[in-house]
Formats: sequence, structure tokens, C-alpha cells
Amino acid sequence: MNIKQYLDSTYLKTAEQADISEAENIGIFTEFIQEAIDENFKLIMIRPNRVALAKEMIAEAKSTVQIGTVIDFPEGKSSLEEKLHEAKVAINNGADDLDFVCNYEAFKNGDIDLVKEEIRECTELGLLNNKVVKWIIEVAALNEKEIIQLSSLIKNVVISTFQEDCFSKVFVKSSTGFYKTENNLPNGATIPAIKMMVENASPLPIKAAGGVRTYDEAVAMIKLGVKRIGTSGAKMIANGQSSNDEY
Ligand SMILES: O=C[C@H](O)COP(=O)(O)O
Repeated sequence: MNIKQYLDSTYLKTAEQADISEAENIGIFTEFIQEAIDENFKLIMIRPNRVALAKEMIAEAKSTVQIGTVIDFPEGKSSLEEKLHEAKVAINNGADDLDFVCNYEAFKNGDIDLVKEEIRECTELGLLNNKVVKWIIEVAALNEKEIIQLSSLIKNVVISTFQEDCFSKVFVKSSTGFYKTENNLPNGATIPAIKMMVENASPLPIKAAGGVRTYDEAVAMIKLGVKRIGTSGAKMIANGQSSNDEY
């Protein structure tokens, strides 16, 4: 099995976050796209405002690299209408996967109907357009009970709304990679969080994202049952694989 099949190679930093100019950030971004083409990654995960440029570069190189983008990133607090609008623009620009940030603050505040509605409506938009949909729950913002409850909620909305053949196209994803924790606690995918997600979201597939940096960490996630790994260290992880690794 090729570990590249699991990797969503990710570049989501804005110029401001990287503390560089917009021109410098575009330079890094184009190198990132070229790397994905050269490495033949399955998919890149990028900001919505970069989808058109990535699409152009990938088409020019006659590459099969797919494009995923993030919606309502990184806080997930926008209205349903705003989420749907951003997703429609991304679809029109050629995105293949839509990684929505779930309104986890609303969930924590008990506004369950709002969360259920956004999951139903946004997932429907994605599936109708033949896209893969992922729901980022931001595990670092949740306690254990909340990780279990939100994973189950997403599963229940999906299985009660859509046909069984769609389940494999709707992921539950751990993290944005941008959540600020107190005391430098991990802000991304951890083994305990991923375990809880796998146990409670199945049959929906899980994407581990945030802080996955090494081949061994990636394999540990795969052994827990994740189907995708979102990482800004995809090349490093892919290069950590020896040719006869099996798992
Ligand atoms: O959505 C994916 C994450 O932003 C990737 O996080 P990372 O930069 O810590 O690998």
C-alpha cells in the first residue's frame, strides 16, 4: 500500500500568518503545487482563493492531482448561507473536496439544530455536485464527551439523510491545525481523539489532520483506521516510506 494515497498535502497559511508579503506567499504556494505535481500526490488542500490558480497549474502540467479546499476556515462560525455561498464558489472554481469547519462553538453552546442543519445542507450541496465532503470538528476545542457526541451527531445526520452509497464520501476530520490552545497543548490530531472519532463516526471515514509530521505518526493514524491524513509535511512523510512497507 502506498502512503501517498492517504495524504492530503496541505498549504493553508495566509501571508499574514506566515508573516511574509502576498507575493512571497504566492511564490511558496506555486512551489507547493509544483511539489504535489512532481510527487504525484492524490490531493492538495488549499485556501479557496487559490483554487483557480492551482487548477490552472495542474491542468498545464497534465497532472491528475486533485484539489480540496477549506470552507469557513478556521473558525466555522459563519451562517449557513455564507458557508453554502463559499462552497458554491469553490465548486465553480473546480474544487474536488470541500472541508467545512463545523460550527463547533454553536455545538458547545447547545445549538444542536443549527449544527444539524448546516451538516445536512452543506453535505447535500457537496454530494449533489459529486464532491467529497469533510467536517472539521476541531478536537482541541472539545472535551472527550464533546468529541464523542459531535462525531456521533455528524454520523447520525448523514446516515438518516443520505443513501448508504454516500457514506464513504463524508468524512469527519479532526482539526484545522490553526486552533490556539492554552499552555501549548496539542492543537491537532492526537491518538486518543482519533480513536474516539473512529469509534463514534463509523461508518463515516475519518481524516486525521493537524500536527502529523512523520511517517511513523501517519502509520499510527492509519492503524487506527483513518482513511486520509491532512498534513503540511506530506513530502517528508512520503519520503519516510521504504519500498517494502506493508500495513
Ligand atoms: O487541514 C489540515 C491542517 O491544517 C494541516 O495541519 P498541519 O499544518 O499541522 O499539518
